[in-house]
Formats: sequence, structure tokens, C-alpha cells
Amino acid sequence: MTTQAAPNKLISGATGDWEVVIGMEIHAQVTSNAKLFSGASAEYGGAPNDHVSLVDAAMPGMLPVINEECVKQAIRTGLGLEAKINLRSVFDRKNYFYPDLPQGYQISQYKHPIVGEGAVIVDVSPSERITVGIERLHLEQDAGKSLHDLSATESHVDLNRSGVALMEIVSKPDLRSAEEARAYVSKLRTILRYIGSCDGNMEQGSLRADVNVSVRRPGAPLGTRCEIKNVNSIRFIGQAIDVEARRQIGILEDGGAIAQETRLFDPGRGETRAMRSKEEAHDYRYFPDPDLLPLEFDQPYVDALRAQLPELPDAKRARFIEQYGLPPYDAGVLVMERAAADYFEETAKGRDAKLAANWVINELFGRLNKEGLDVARSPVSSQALGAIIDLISQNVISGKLAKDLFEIVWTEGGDPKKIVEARGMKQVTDTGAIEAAVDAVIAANPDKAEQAKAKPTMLGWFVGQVMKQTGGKANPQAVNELLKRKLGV
Ligand SMILES: Nc1ncnc2c1ncn2[C@@H]1O[C@H](COP(=O)(O)OP(=O)(O)OP(=O)(O)O)[C@@H](O)[C@H]1O
Ligand SMILES: [Mg+2]
Ligand SMILES: [Mg+2]
Repeated sequence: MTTQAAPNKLISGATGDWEVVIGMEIHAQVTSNAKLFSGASAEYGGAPNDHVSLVDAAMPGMLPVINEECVKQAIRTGLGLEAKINLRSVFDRKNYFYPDLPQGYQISQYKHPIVGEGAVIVDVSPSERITVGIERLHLEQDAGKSLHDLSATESHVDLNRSGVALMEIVSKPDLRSAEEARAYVSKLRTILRYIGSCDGNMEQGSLRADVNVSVRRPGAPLGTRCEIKNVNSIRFIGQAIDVEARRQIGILEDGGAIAQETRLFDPGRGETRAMRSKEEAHDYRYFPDPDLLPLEFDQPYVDALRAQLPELPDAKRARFIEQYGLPPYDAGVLVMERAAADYFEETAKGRDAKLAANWVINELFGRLNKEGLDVARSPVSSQALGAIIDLISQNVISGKLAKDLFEIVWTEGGDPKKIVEARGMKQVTDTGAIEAAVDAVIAANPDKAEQAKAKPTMLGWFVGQVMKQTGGKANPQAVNELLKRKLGV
């Protein structure tokens, strides 16, 4: 890949500029009731070894049986990544020894994955959009988990996760900065959640990233990569890339060479550490699993799955721009979560869509973030926010009081319209009342009124005083007009 980073993305070292190159392997746990090759529950949590069938424990003579639901989810995901669906794929054994791997091999797909090349469009910032190539997506089993903290002298193994279906989504080395990598993972997670093939929960490990990083002089061939394993938050992905790129640049500028190796990111120390080098790397001795036939399905099967896909984020974003006249950035923010996009559409229906978008993005999202809530648990329903927007549009309340009203509905609940009545929050549009307030303020401040004639910027001060007098309820436009006339500004 020869895509070159924009000059502002280059990292300056002691001897000149460097470009960082990143490729990601994302492990996404498939949303499914059962595991990939057994009927055991794939649910998160549970007491250790509660969700383990004889197949997952690799008892002699047990045979894997493919779970069609996981196959469907992989195909649906591939379609969401605009990728080639391979009608024939093969399961291979990836052999290695580890206590949490009872079979002594992981069933994965090597040469013939279920999904081939695709692409993801990523908005890195309001003004920058990139396309990241997908190399492939394959299905594989998760391993179990070794527990070392239960006793001082023993290690334990929990096989609940053993055999759970994972999709490994491998990107091309198309990313050029930590920021791009973060935006990519976030977009991928959005797509997976829309499709419903992975819940994207990074804390619970449903989405984990192996981050491959190399550096090179701009325009030079690809450098040697190091792979940082199992990074489990978007923020850590960014940090790991930055420190790893710096580490590699330091070595190269000192005349050293990068050894291809697997590393771990330690967020506490802000550094990556070697796990194993290429010399120690596994020889996995991949070969087709003799217990499983090649996985085959036909095009109509794929077409039927495509027809049932929900509207995906890129399409929804385009529709929001077109249908509601939203700025592309706002549309992009609104479609990041499907529930948020639905909330927006319910709020905007039959109303000023731009006003609705502003309220959802600025007030609602701001407040939800502050409380760490997601939109499904918003105390202000889309109907209530719609009612608040109606009150603004009909000039019943001012924008300022609308924010107070939002806060009241957020904390106390209730019907916005009734709250406005009950608490006397209605905007004063009666010019007589406003005029009285304007006159009173001018009469009380004759010096300032005189000054304002020469200094029109004083108008703002007068507006503030009149608003104060009217408890923030005066229609600001009427106040402005009256003041201008009376002060002769
Ligand atoms: N020079 C490079 N710099 C940065 N990333 C790279 C470079 N070369 C390849 N990559 C990325 O490294 C990743 C390689 O993943 P892949 O699954 O193909 O192989 P692997 O890491 O050797 O296998 P495993 O699945 O066993 O970890 C891809 O995301 C690819 O884009
Ligand atoms: Mg891989
Ligand atoms: Mg890898």
C-alpha cells in the first residue's frame, strides 16, 4: 500500500520526518446464543466452567458441529463491510499449546476465509474522510481463560469462553495515525452494532484489537511491524500506537533495526513491552480440520441475508443529509449509535430538523455523556424533547428558558407544556409589558443611555438588564428592537 500520510500526520524525529503505518486485527465476539461448534451458552459471565460442553472441553471423540447462526452473522458483517463473501471457505487447525486451549489447537480459517476484501469509510474529523481496506474476515474459536489469582500455588482454568465464536477482522495497513486508528475502530464498532453481529463491548472483551505498528520514511517501503496484542479500549489503542511509534523511531535513529515481535501495552506505565520475538513465534502448523467439511452456501442465501440487513450508518448519514438538510458532520454524529439516530428521527418528525439535531447533539448528548448514560436510558424521551422544541418554534419560550425546561424535565420528568404553564415560563411577547421594562431600565440608567448613543456595543448590557427584569422571559428580538429605537442606536 502506498497511501502517504498528510504532512501534518508525520512524526518529526531527531533526523527527520517519519510516517507511522498501522494495520488492525479486530476480534469481535459473535452475538449468538450458542458457541461456534457446540450448543453451550455463549453468554458473558456465569460461574467458572458453567458454560462448557464436552466439545468445548475437548473430551475424546467429541465432534464439532457448525452453528449456522454464527455463519449468518459473519456473512451479514461481511456485507456491512462491503466485502466479498466467499461461497466456499475452510476451517483449519491452528496448533499451539496453552493451558486454556484444551484441544491443543484453535479452529480458525487460514487460506480460505468466509469473507474476503472489503472497505470501511471512516470520518477522522469533520474535514477528513478516509477509506480503510479490509483484508479479510474469518471465523474462529475463542480460547478459555487462565486464572492465576485464586491461589498462591495453583492456576485455574475457566473454559466458559472456550469455543465462543469470534470474527477476526483484518485491515490492510492503511492507517496513518493514532487518531485514524481510533476513528476506524469506532466506526467498525458502529457497523457491528447496527448489524447486531457483535455488541462491541470492549470492557467485557467482546471487541479486542491487535494493533500492528511500523514506521518508515515518507515514500519508503513498509517497515518491520510489531504487533501489540489485545488492546481493550479505544483510548489505549491511540496511546499504544503513539508510544510504539516513538520507540521504533528511537531505535532506527540510533542506527538499530526493528525486530518483528509481539508486544503488550502497559497503560499504567505508558509503554509497550516485548512478549515474544519472531524467532520464538509459533509455527502453527495450519492444516484443514478433518472433522469439518468445507463451509459452502449459495448466492441466493447471501442475497437473502443482504435483503434483511438494516439501514447501515453510511446510508443513514446520507439520508439524514438529504432528507433533513443536516450538515454532514451533524449527520455523522447522529448515526454513530442506531438508538440515537432513531431518537433524533422521532424528535425531528414534523418539526424543524436542524433545531432538533442541535438539541439532540448539544443538550441531550452533552447531558447523557455527563451522566454516563446511553440514549436508551435518557430521562427525557424523544416525545418530551419534541414538545420542548415545539414550544421554542411557537415562540412560547425563549431558547434560554428552554434549557431550564430541559433540565426540569431531565430531573423531575413531566409534560413540558404543563410545566411551562405551571411555572409561568411563557415568553413575554406582549410588547406593552416589554416596553414597560425597557422604559424602566432606561429611566434608571440615564448616563449609560447617553453613552450608548456613541457606543452601540452598550446595547448588549441593556438587553441583559431588560431580560433580568422580565425573568428571562422577554422575547429577545422584541427587546432588541425596542431598545434600538428608544436609545437611538
Ligand atoms: N509493515 C506493516 N506495518 C503495519 N502493519 C502491518 C504491516 N504489514 C502488515 N500489517 C498489518 O498486520 C496485520 C497482519 O494480520 P494477519 O492476521 O494477516 O497476520 P498475523 O498477525 O501474522 O497473524 P495472527 O492472526 O496469527 O496474529 C494486518 O492488519 C496488516 O494490515
Ligand atoms: Mg490475525
Ligand atoms: Mg496478528
